[in-house]
Order: sequence, then structure tokens, then C-alpha cells
Amino acid sequence: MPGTAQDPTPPDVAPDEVPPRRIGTHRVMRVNDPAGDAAKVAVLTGALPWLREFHGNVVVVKYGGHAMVDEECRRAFAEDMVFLRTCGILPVVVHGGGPQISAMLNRLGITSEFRGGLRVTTEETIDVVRMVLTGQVGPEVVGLINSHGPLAVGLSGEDGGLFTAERTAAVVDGEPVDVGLVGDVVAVDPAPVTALLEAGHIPVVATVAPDASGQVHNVNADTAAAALAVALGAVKLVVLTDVEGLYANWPDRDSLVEQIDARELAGILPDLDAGMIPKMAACLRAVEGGVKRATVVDGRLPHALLLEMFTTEGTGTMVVPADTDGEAAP
Ligand SMILES: Nc1ncnc2c1ncn2[C@@H]1O[C@H](COP(=O)(O)OP(=O)(O)O)[C@@H](O)[C@H]1O
Ligand SMILES: CC(=O)N[C@@H](CCC(=O)OP(=O)(O)O)C(=O)O
Repeated sequence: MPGTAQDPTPPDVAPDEVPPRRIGTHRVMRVNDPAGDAAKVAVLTGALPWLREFHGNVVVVKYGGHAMVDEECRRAFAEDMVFLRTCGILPVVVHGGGPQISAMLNRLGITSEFRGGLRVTTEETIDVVRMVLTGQVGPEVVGLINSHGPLAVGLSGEDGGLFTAERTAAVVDGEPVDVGLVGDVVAVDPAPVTALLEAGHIPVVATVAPDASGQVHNVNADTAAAALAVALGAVKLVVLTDVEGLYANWPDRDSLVEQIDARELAGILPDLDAGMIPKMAACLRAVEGGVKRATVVDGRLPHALLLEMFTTEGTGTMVVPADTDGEAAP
């Protein structure tokens, strides 16, 4: 085997990808650590059923604006996307950018507010939303992934007829409230995304979308991720955010919900706090649309996504179809 003591021919990989202890022909002494080795082997063998489950299937990853701020987490996210693709899984990234849009609106002196978790979007605001998502955050996410190899390609809901939006209202105290140019995704043509997947790419989707008349709308990224996951027949939706998951007694953080079924979630949804409504509604929409599992995961924890996808314990809050019995293991 190239790169070993028996065959010192350099292996056929880029030098910076070569594990250090295989560089050159010298032997590196290591202290025996049977317990540590057994734990590593257990992790790898434990991942096997999950690799089988996800191999060749689409996993939609919603990358929230709040999960993008820490440098180490940004790098870990990009590594995880490349990891999935290298394992033969088909990740599709739908990115947010709420804090980045708010920062730009502030810089421009434009006030903005949220109602029921959705940004009130005027004609002035939509231009900024579109500029930040498709001109700033999208290219940054693409660049981040591509620092590991030229895999990611960015597109938006406006490209190739991907999304058609319809103006929607926020729900505040059970009542519909107009929030301007905010859309729900009412139709998806997945062809632009599947073409990228077939070409070996990782699609990175920004969530602005035209309505039937061509008017661009601001679509919440959780909502868009769910609609896309359903249209692509994804096996899983993972939502990366800035909390551990759904807390039962918010704002107390001592009661994380590990698993909830669609029926139960539908029952508590109207009583949730604003920020969590689009997120949990998206998980519900995905699961009711045929996605087997939708999980809200703490994006502030480097590689939380791998932990969630390749361990039976997982992490965060998992939404499963109604009447799922026990752990939704493969
Ligand atoms: N029940 C709850 N459990 C967890 N977080 C909640 C809950 N209710 C409201 N939140 C808030 O929702 C926020 C996540 O929503 P948001 O800020 O829109 O995230 P993102 O930018 O990732 O889409 C959390 O940071 C938290 O402050
Ligand atoms: C209608 C609506 O609220 N749109 C969001 C779109 C971005 C988004 O969803 O970003 P996060 O995932 O980071 O929250 C907004 O304007 O902030």
C-alpha cells in the first residue's frame, strides 16, 4: 500500500491531506491505548447503519444565520458538508442570514421588526434581503465549503424556477398579521437542484423567491428548507441554530425535548415563542410531507451535525412522524 513503511511511494492524495504519521518512512512510536482504540472502533462501527440509511439519499441542512458567527463552527460546518458528500450522501444546504440582514438594514438606517418570527418586509427591505442573501451570505457559505474542494454551487429560489412563493401572513396570538412581502413556498421545481446533485455538487440555496407575477418575496429559511426537503424526497432535514433544540419550558433551558412526534408538535405549535415557530413549523411540514426525521441541532457545537447523523443517541430535538414508537433508528 503506498505511503506505508513497506511501500514508501507517496500515496495518491494531496500532501496536506496525508495524515502526519504516514509522512516519510520513519516510524512514529505510539503508546498503546486499547480502551481509546476500542472507543474509536465503536464510533466507526456504530456509524455503519446510519451510513447505510443515508447513502445515496438527500439530506437538507438548514444553516441558520446565528449558527454562522463562530469561526471554528463555520469551518466544522464546511468539513461536515464535504464529509457527507464524500460518504455518498447528498447534502443540500439552505442558508439563512437573519442577523446579517438586520446588520445591513441597520447600516442603511432602515428599521425592521419581526412579527410571529417573520420579518416585516417592505419594498425597500426586500432589496436589502435579496442583496444580503444572494450577494453576501450565499457566496460566503459557498466559499467556506469550497475551501475544501470545488463542490458547492450557489443558487436562489429565483433561479431555474426553483421556488414559487405566495404572500403569507404571520400568526400572532392565533391571528393572521400582514408582514408585507413575505412569502410561503407554494411550488418547487427541484430540477436545478437535482442537476447540481447529479453533477456531484453541493447546492447552496438562498431563500428569496418570486410569486406568480414575478414579485420577489422574502421567505423564511426554515420554511424554504422544509419545502425543498419534501420536494426532493429527502430522508432528513437538519436545522442548525443557536440553541440546543426545543425547550419545553422556554425561557428555562433545563427541559430539552429530545424527540416529539408530529401530532404532539402540532398541538403545542401555536403556544411556542416567536423565534421557534417557523423552525418547528418547518420540521412539522417536512415530516408530514414524507421526510422521515427533522432535527433542530445546536450549530454552536462544532460537528453537532455529524453527532446527530451518525450516532443513535443523536443530539438536539428530533421530530418524527405521528405515532412513531420509540427511537427512530434505522
Ligand atoms: N421553546 C424554545 N426553545 C428553544 N429556543 C427558543 C424557544 N422559544 C424561542 N426560542 C428562541 O428561538 C431562537 C432560534 O430562532 P432564530 O433566532 O430565528 O434562529 P436562526 O437564526 O437559527 O433561524 C433561539 O435562539 C431562542 O432564543
Ligand atoms: C420572512 C423572514 O423572516 N425571512 C428571513 C430570511 C432569512 C432567515 O430566515 O435567516 P435565519 O435562518 O438566519 O433566521 C429574514 O428576513 O430574516
